Amino acid sequence: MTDTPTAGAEMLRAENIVKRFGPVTALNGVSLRLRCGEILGILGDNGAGKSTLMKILTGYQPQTSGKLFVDGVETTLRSVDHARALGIECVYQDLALANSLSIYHNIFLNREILYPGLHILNNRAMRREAVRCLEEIGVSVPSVEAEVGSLSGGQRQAIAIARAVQGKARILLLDEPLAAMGAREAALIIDLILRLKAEGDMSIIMIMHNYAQTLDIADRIMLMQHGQVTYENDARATSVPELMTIVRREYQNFQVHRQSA
Ligand SMILES: Nc1ncnc2c1ncn2[C@@H]1O[C@H](COP(=O)(O)OP(=O)(O)OP(=O)(O)O)[C@@H](O)[C@H]1O
Repeated sequence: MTDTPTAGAEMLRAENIVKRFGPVTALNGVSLRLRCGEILGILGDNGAGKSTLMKILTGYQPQTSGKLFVDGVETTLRSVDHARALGIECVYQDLALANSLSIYHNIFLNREILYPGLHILNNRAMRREAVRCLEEIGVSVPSVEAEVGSLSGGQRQAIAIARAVQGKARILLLDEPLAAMGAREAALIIDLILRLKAEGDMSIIMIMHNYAQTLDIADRIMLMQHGQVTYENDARATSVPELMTIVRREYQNFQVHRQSA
C-alpha cells in the first residue's frame, strides 16, 4: 500500500467503462473520479448498472473495456482480494456477516488473529482490537461478545463498516447503506459515514436510492440511467426537483431512442 495520500488526491478513477453480458450492455462508457476524503453518491433506478459498476471497482468482475486507476496508476483488478490489498472494500446490502458469531469474530471474519505459529484463535486479541476499532469510529454496542444476529439493521451495517475499517480499507464502497432502515438507524449510519470522512483519509462511494439523503451526505453525486452517467455535480449545487426532472427527461429520451432504433 502507498503512503497516506493528501486530502483531495485522486484515489480511484474509472475511464469509459463498458460491461457487456452477452447482448446486454450493463455499462456503456461510465467514467468516475473519487478524491481522498470525498463522498460520492451514486443514484439510479433498478437496472441502471450501479451494482455492475461496484463489482468492477471491487475486483469482483472485470470490465469488457475501459480503464481503472488506483492512486493514479492504471490497474487491472484481478480479484476481490487484490482490490482489498489495495485498500478497496465493498460493504454489500446483504452484509455478508455471520449471524451466529459474535461481533468481534465478525470484525475479524476471514482475517482472524491466531497465536503465533499455532492454528488457534487469539480471542483475547480479537476482542481487544474489536473494542478499539469500534471506539475509534464511534460505534457503541452492548458488548463485542453479542451475536451479530441479535443486532438491529443499523448496528449490523455499522459492524460491517467496522470490519472494512479494521481491514484497512481506504476506499469504501457502500451498497445502499441506509436500505430498509428507520430514521434513527439511518441517522446512526449517516453519523458514522460522516465521521469516517471527517477523519480525512477515507474516501467513500455510496449507492443510494433516496435523493434527499444523498444530497445531504455526499460531496458529489452521479446519476446513472441505462448504463450511462446522465448527471454529475456537487451535491450542494443540486436539488431534488432538479434530479427528478433530469431522470424523467433522460428516461423519455431513452424510450424515444429505443423505439426509433
Ligand atoms: N450477470 C449478469 N448477466 C446478465 N445480465 C446482467 C448481469 N448482471 C447485471 N445484468 C444486467 O445489467 C443491467 C444492470 O444491472 P445492475 O444490477 O448493475 O443494475 P442496478 O443499477 O444495480 O440495479 P438494482 O438497483 O436493481 O440492483 C441490467 O439490465 C441487468 O439485468
